[in-house]
Amino acid sequence: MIDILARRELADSAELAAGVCEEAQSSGAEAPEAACADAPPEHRASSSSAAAPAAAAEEEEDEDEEEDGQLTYDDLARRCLELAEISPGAPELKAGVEWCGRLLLRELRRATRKTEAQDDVRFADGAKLDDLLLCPEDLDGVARLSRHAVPKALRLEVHEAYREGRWVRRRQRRQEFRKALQMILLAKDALPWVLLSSLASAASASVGVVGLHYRAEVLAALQRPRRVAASAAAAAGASAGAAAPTAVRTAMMAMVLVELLAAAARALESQLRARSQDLMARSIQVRLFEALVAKDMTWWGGQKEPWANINKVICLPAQVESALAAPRTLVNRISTISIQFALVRQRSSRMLYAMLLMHWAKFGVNEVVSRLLSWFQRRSVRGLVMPSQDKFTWIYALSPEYIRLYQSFARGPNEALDLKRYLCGNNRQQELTGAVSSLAKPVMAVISQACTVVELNTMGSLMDEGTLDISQAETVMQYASGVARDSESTYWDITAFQDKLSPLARAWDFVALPPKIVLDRGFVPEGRAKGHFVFEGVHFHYPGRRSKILRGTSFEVKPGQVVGITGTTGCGKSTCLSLVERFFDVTKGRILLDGRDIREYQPRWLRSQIVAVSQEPKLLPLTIRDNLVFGCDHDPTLEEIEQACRAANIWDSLTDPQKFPNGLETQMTVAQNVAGGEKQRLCIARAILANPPILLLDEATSALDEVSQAQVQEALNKLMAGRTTLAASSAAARKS
Ligand SMILES: Nc1ncnc2c1ncn2[C@@H]1O[C@H](COP(=O)(O)OP(=O)(O)OP(=O)(O)O)[C@@H](O)[C@H]1O
Repeated sequence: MIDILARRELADSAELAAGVCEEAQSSGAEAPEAACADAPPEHRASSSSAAAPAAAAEEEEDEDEEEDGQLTYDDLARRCLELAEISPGAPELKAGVEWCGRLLLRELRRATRKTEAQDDVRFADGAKLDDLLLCPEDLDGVARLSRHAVPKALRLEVHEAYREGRWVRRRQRRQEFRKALQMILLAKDALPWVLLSSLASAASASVGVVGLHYRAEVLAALQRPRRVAASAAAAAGASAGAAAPTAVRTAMMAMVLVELLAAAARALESQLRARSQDLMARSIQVRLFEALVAKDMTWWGGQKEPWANINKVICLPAQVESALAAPRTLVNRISTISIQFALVRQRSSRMLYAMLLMHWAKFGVNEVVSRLLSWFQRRSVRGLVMPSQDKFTWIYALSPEYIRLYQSFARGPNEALDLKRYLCGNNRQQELTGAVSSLAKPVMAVISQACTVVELNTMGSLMDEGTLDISQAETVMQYASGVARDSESTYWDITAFQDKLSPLARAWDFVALPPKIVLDRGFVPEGRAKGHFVFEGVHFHYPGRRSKILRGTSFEVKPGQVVGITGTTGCGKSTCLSLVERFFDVTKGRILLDGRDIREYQPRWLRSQIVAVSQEPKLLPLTIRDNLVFGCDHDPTLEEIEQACRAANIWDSLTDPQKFPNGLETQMTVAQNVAGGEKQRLCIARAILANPPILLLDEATSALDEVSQAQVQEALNKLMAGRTTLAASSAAARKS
């Protein structure tokens, strides 16, 4: 028996008719209670008059929220540039350019505020702000091509917002070190190993450097007797075959000993390093995974590429390794530089300083040239309409999913043109930037050659003075350029250190930013929920959207009742069920369960009391058994599984070897031709095994043919027995 008793609550986009369908329980056949028939009048009142100022306040609050489908600076600038290409100076462009400025100002301010507040993961890494910080220059290009200037006051405001944004980003970069450190500190059990491996690394680097010194000593010892013998032979005319002095042997022994020690230290260090990295990466990976799994639906709704999150977890060990390697490399480099520095200074400090000066001068000039280059490149592509992939249709033309669509609409030639436009747009930018960089190459080559000439000249003048012979001069030059090269690499290492820490700092953002709905915080009652729901003047709109889905919806569901929510497509039926599970929180009003606001309960407990069966059966690519026991808090026996499957009318299908060759142990991916109705009944069996007191059915039978509907309905009837059930269905609305 379906009894539509609901009121109509107008939402922005559609209307929700919350039809309360009461059905006598399969055996009990109780009459519908009056309390269920209508909501208290005060709740209805609140949905109209009292809601108005609050709604206005909410709208104001959301004024700065990003809204899907809202016009962005990027879109408008693109449109203006397209128009400017066809008709430069068109009068419409004046307003277009001004609006570009306003949109950019709004987006810059919002991104700056959110990046600074660090409470929104979409902005926390600063990437969005970084993109926007490139736009003011771009805005000038739009204005130039459109032949209309941005109003002066607005330009000043954009400039101010740009400066503020840059300042926030600079400050945020400084905080990355702290965040990465906090992330590393999460892996407390790995820290002693990290300390040990760092000590071993420092020891191995020091021994390595000492080895360098002894190698130089051996060379010096080898050269000394030859020189002495050669001068003696020249003086006395005697043979130069003097016996190897003991100093050479001693130096050689010392060198071998030190090399052996260095090898042992390196072996120990690599073992300790592997262990410490393994432990640290694992703990951090697990923490990141836990944080991501616990994120709320608002956060997940903002994720454009879910696979990117899996990659974040998987790539973390490499990022930890790279971050931990950075200080170690730095220590090693500093030790090497010091010893080379000392060795060269012993021979010729002039050579050393000349090399250092030259190297750094070359480096400085290269830096200036490359900065100029990127400035020229930016200028050369300013105002270029860059193709963005989402504006083209050829992208999908070769995917098997859409190929029939493309062929049936004979889109081949159009898509070829589309691709040509895209390639032209892309090539234009590459041509311009390529032309600028090809100009810079000869400049760099001239600088490098000039430095080589000065180096050789210094070496020549040292030899002329008789300070060094050719082989000594060459060795000293090698060491000196080693010092210069290593000191430059150290500079780059220090600059790159920040980038190496960034992924860890980002991971910290994910871990540290608490979800809006914290899963394990709140009241946990003893025993199971009774299932008494009351919707009291519930208002709701999705985060980032302005259109209200629910406006003061009120109804009551007594324990054990079956209540149907009906209405047109998109009116908010599924949303009501999401609110019950607390995937989102109501924006106003409240939902009570057994007399308490559901926000007071621990969400983990609340969700353990509820099972939802939706229109689209959700089964994992695991075995049938694993899918069936997915929601159980204990390991059910085979008899229990069989009972649940029989109640869900799926047991006979499971024993069909054609479909499920290994019965319960069949992998879902291997099961052949499993119909939608069968999958739905597997979900029902899963719900029966989980045995929750509350059931949410979201169009559970609407995607099925009549035969399957009857089978699934029979299974549902058994599942609903004794449970409070909220069932969303637009079919009931259509029938009524
Ligand atoms: N996660 C979400 N974020 C933003 N908007 C959403 C989200 N989910 C649903 N909506 C929007 O909310 C409105 C109500 O959606 P809902 O799924 O609750 O409607 P419904 O009545 O269950 O429709 P149907 O009968 O088609 O399932 C729709 O306009 C939908 O586009």
